[in-house]
Amino acid sequence: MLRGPSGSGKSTLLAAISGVTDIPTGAVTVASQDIGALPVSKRDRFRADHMGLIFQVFNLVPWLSAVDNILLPCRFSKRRQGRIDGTLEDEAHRLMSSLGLDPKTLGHSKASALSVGQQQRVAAARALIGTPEIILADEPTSALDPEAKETFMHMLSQQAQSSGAALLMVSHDSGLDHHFDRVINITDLTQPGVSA
Ligand SMILES: Nc1ncnc2c1ncn2[C@@H]1O[C@H](COP(=O)(O)OP(=O)(O)OP(=O)(O)O)[C@@H](O)[C@H]1O
Repeated sequence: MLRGPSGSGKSTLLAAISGVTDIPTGAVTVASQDIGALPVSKRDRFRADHMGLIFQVFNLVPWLSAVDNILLPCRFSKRRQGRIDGTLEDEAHRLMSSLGLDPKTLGHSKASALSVGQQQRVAAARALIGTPEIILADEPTSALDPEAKETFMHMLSQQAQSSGAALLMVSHDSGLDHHFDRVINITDLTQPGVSA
């Protein structure tokens, strides 16, 4: 869990880790790969292969169904597609069920017809599909009520754990600390001699 005051650079750090933002100095290494050393197209491929992303808003393609949204990473990454046993649709359904969504009633619903809580769970399933090594989540619970937050975090952390993914999440909410092995304040990272 990554914490820090507003404007302290948390989202920017996630963008640097995912390779969306270039950093002028230093290096970001993810799964033994120096992200900055890759040309942009290879960086996009690396992100699709190894990272699942969940954002606060604008998570889903509104006109696609829940299942088609979940399967998007498999279109961009043969590696993630290849890590799925059985059919892609079955795996999307399995993830929906384990995140508390009924695939029979909601699988074909357009993303825009789902509630915010349902959309966040579809976004989590999309991040998890094909077992990427790292899940990056930027304030994914900010639009949820306290009970929905707790349920969402419980399911997300359980699924990340069972797929062997590392979960790095930005949140202001100290009530979610117990879901994480480590809580890091970004302001501590800027102190000399501190590493994460
Ligand atoms: N290492 C850095 N050096 C210089 N500027 C930075 C650095 N990191 C972030 N910034 C700038 O600081 C501003 C705020 O950064 P960012 O949005 O990442 O903060 P945040 O902690 O996610 O804020 P919030 O909690 O309000 O979403 C941005 O304009 C960003 O470009």
